[in-house]
Amino acid sequence: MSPFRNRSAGDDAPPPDRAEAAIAGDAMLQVEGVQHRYDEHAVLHGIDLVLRRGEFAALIGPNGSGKTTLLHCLAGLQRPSAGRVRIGGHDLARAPAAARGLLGFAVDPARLPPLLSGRECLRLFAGTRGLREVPAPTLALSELLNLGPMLDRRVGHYSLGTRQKLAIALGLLGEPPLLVLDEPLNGLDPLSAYALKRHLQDLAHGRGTTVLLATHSIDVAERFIDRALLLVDGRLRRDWTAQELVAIRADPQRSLEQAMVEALSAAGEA
Ligand SMILES: Nc1ncnc2c1ncn2[C@@H]1O[C@H](COP(=O)(O)OP(=O)(O)OP(=O)(O)O)[C@@H](O)[C@H]1O
Repeated sequence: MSPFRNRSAGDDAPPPDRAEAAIAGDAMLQVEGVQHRYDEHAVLHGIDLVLRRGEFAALIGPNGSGKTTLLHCLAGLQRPSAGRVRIGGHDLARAPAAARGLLGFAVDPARLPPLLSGRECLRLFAGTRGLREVPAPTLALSELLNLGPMLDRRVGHYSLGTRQKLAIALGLLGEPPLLVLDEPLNGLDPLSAYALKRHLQDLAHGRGTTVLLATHSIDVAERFIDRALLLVDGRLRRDWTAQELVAIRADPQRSLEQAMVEALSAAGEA
């Protein structure tokens, strides 16, 4: 059973006013005015974003635009220089345990412990989620990604793609209602990548999981998601809604890739 089922959103958050409550009702992620700087280098310049339950969104943008930094701010790995992040109504700065308890974040595969086996990592992580065993959906996902045969080997002997699969299985363990994934398709073979894309889509549309995925894979953005967010130089420059994406997909003369290039050149001229 998921550890998240019986949590009520916002139980430690200040009482919201009516307008806020209307948004908070199905808002899983709320980002308000988030800024971030590394020393003197300002990277995020005031990000505002709401993701609702069941939305599958891609964060796209040029190298160095701040995607990873933003995801780290959402996961609590970086503290924003300004602004606020709320997950399921819980303020990440004021109620970090409650907020992060609703979040699944796939760690950098390079940071996985090399001396443990994949199964030991899954067991350890299940423990941190308050689970006595590795949940059946996690083992099913491992099989889907063809990770199962590798689970009893040491992580230090894994290929890059196999580490990536383990990081994803760990991030999704316990069926958290919000998933934040940074380039999860990196290093995955085509069959595993397709299986993961379908799996994320099923989680979003079948279980109401909110998924935010940073990617350079225009294929994901073109075919699988409900929303595309374009980050350029630390600012969200374009937000394509589900309706806009449906219209782009239906028109053989248009593509998200072309729309992205146009938005990038408009941002360059602004
Ligand atoms: N730890 C750090 N210290 C200083 N500067 C950093 C650090 N991490 C990232 N940066 C800088 O912040 C900016 C944004 O980097 P970030 O990794 O967030 O971009 P990105 O959009 O994820 O890039 P990519 O698509 O190449 O992965 C870059 O200019 C980068 O050099």
